[in-house]
Amino acid sequence: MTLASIFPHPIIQGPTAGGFNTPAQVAAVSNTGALGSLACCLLSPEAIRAQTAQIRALTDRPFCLNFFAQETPKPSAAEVEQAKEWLKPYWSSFGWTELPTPAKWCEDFSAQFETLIALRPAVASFTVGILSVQQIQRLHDAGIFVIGTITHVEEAIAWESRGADAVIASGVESGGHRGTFIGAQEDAKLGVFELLPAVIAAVNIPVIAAGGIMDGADIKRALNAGAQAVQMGTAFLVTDEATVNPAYRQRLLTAGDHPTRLTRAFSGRYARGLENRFMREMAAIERQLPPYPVQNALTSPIRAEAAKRGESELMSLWCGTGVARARPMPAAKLVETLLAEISAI
Ligand SMILES: Cc1cc2nc3c(=O)[nH]c(=O)nc-3n(C[C@H](O)[C@H](O)[C@H](O)COP(=O)(O)O)c2cc1C
Repeated sequence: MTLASIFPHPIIQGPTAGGFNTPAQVAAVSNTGALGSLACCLLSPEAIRAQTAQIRALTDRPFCLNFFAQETPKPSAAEVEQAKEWLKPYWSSFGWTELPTPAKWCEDFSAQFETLIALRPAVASFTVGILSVQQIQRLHDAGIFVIGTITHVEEAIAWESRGADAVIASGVESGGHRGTFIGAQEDAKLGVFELLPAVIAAVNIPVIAAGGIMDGADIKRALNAGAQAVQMGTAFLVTDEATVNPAYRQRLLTAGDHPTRLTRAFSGRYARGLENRFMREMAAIERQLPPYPVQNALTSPIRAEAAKRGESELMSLWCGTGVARARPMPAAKLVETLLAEISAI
């Protein structure tokens, strides 16, 4: 099955976890003939069902549900205590006497997976891990088109050999978490226009380009390089339907030449965002922090409080290297603008 037979316009609105990516945004994008995707990694099965129902009330076009294909970790008590101690300067600056420890580190992926099968969206995409042959077969039996996210060639071959229908080649420019699941995250450094030809040469399934793609010229370049579509996260993060905290949105819209950087400090997995004080101060110890999602869950109350106070220096300001070119407008208008730019070239 080709991507164009599912969604005619070669544009995927990238899933953006953290509550930014709304059912209204997904439906608005899918209604244009591009593909909207909903980030489900932080959602309970009930929330996934509720948000999918909201999308279905707004569109009858195909859309994508997206997940972190992850194991639930079991950190030791000592590891958690050490991590809380490292974070003490931040939580104690709010006047707190203790950093709240969450009831669970993350949503259970196997429960999310069963919910996905029952909901049968046209498309499902995955990152930070890989599914088994049996899981991919179950998705196919449910009529779901399966897309894996990769950061280097070996991962693309792994997804293809297990039966995936397409891969997203995520260049180092990409905002948010690196999807690396084979080898060290630090080693997956290729930019999208280096990664793309290498992946296209290695697999026989459609390849979708992601990372720093912000306008029609970028899309055209990716299509000319052999991509069948692009996935854009940062560009859609500033659309009207995304629910981004005002302080974060302000930083995105005034990013200018402020650098983005990959950091483990917020979540325990490398992710790209605008550099700020928290990243700088934690840089020296970031390799010692517990892995995702433990560190992510521990910093979550700090980031939520910082967001409440509008303190963007302590918030995770996830975005890709193209952030200075992000244009605020309704999501459907962005798709229309991108299509006009592509056809004007
Ligand atoms: C705030 C934010 C959250 C993201 N969350 C997810 C996610 O939950 N799942 C996923 O597969 N990709 C996620 N991504 C990656 C995007 O879907 C997309 O692949 C990436 O943003 C493309 O690079 P760009 O930011 O340069 O456009 C996220 C990106 C950002 C900026």
